[in-house]
Amino acid sequence: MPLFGRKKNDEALRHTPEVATLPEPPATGPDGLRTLEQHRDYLLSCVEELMPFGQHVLDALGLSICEDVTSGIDLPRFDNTAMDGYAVRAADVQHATDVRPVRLPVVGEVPAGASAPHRLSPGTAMKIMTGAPIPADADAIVPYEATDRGSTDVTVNRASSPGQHIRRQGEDIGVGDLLLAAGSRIGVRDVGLLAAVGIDKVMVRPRPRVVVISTGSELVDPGLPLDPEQIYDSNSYLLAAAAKDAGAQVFRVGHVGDDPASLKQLVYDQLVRADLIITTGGVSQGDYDIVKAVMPELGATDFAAVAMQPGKPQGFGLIGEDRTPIVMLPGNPVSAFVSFEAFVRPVIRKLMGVTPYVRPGVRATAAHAMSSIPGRTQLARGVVRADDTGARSVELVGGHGSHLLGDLSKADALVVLPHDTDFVPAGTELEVWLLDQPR
Ligand SMILES: Nc1nc2c(c(=O)[nH]1)N[C@H]1C(S)=C(S)[C@@H](COP(=O)(O)OP(=O)(O)OC[C@H]3O[C@@H](n4cnc5c(N)ncnc54)[C@H](O)[C@@H]3O)O[C@H]1N2
Ligand code: MOO
Repeated sequence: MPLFGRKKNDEALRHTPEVATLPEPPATGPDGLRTLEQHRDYLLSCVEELMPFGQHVLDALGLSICEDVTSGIDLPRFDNTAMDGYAVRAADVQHATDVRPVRLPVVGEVPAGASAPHRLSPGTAMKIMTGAPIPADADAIVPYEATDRGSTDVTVNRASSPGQHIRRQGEDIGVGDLLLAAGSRIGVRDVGLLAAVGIDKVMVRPRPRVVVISTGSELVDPGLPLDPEQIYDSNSYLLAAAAKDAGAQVFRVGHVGDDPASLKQLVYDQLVRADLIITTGGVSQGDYDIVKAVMPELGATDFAAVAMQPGKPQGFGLIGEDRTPIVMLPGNPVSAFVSFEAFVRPVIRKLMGVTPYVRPGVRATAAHAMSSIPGRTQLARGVVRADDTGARSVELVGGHGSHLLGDLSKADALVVLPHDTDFVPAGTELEVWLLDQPR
């Protein structure tokens, strides 16, 4: 199997460059279309998880760990005090009260980070600070608040029982305990735990380096003035944000005009830093749809019509010497976004080794009747609401047009209107993809 991404390992170096080929694409139906699921599974079958490497724990946040991590130490590491106060033998102060306080000589002091100067003899106390190790033969801590805070002698006016305010060695984590299982994703609290047991590096799959390029001579970067026939390049921003949100390290290259030689050179130049390239535009039937024309010169490509709306025209390829995956999305902004959710997010998750690759949808009831295009899976934009019982309902936002970026921004879900229907009555249970979930 090919190794994608950071492939400069021994195995990759032993390979002589080959002419890239793609696995057999899925068969199309009588309408010449393949289904969304077929196309997604095909792309997933063409990419592999990136090679793991040792990463500093803080940089590993959100990444998938490739080893079982066990603890080499106990937490707490040693018996220590939970309170500032005095280490005592509980028996010496078991009858102490306000009326009958107990007076003990203070025979030493243990700050955090130091150990007790000697064992604790009966009838004595040692000053001790939170986190400091318990002196040998002490078995309770009297907090300052139960004393007169004396320095040479201390008056204890509250009884203590054995073990009071002592945090026991290993009561949280023991040597050999499994902290993180291979395959899990490192969260904020995991970073703290790894640091607490002294682990500074872990083997993780890296963030894929994703290069985003938009195509079209009508495009202008935001912030610059527009000629009457020009529009702003929203797609490279939208897709760069989506890829970042999915966990990638993103290089937004911006836009290139409809000139085949410039596009080819630009994509070629980007291969050196890409685990995945995303382009938008130029995959349909137009006279200037150059992506479709140029990419086959750089590797093996597959251009397909997928039975979905929006997002029908789709392209995929393995290009350059390293057979870097490239996903070529349609140019309409909503089509580009929906295609990202359907195909690119799962690919990025696979490169990162984060499962499930395909985020599960949830169920919601149609709040009103919805029309749909038979023979195509429609991914309509919707807003989902949950009632007091947690039951979800969904209503559509705006129309079906794949240029309606304003409506996309108002939506918080994609509503799956099934392939085999042209009408969904109110009350029908539908699958929705929630867009603003923590990843
Ligand atoms: N004769 C046909 N025409 C079209 C078909 C078809 O089947 N037959 N399919 C339509 C569908 S569906 C889609 S989706 C688009 C896809 O076209 P392309 O991928 O070739 O995209 P472009 O033509 O370059 O652009 C389409 C549209 O989107 C705007 N656009 C493009 N890039 C950006 C960007 N970075 N930021 C903002 N907007 C962008 C572009 O100006 C066009 O309006 O093809 C249909 N046509
Ligand atoms: O497939 Mo296009 O993406 O319908 O607008």
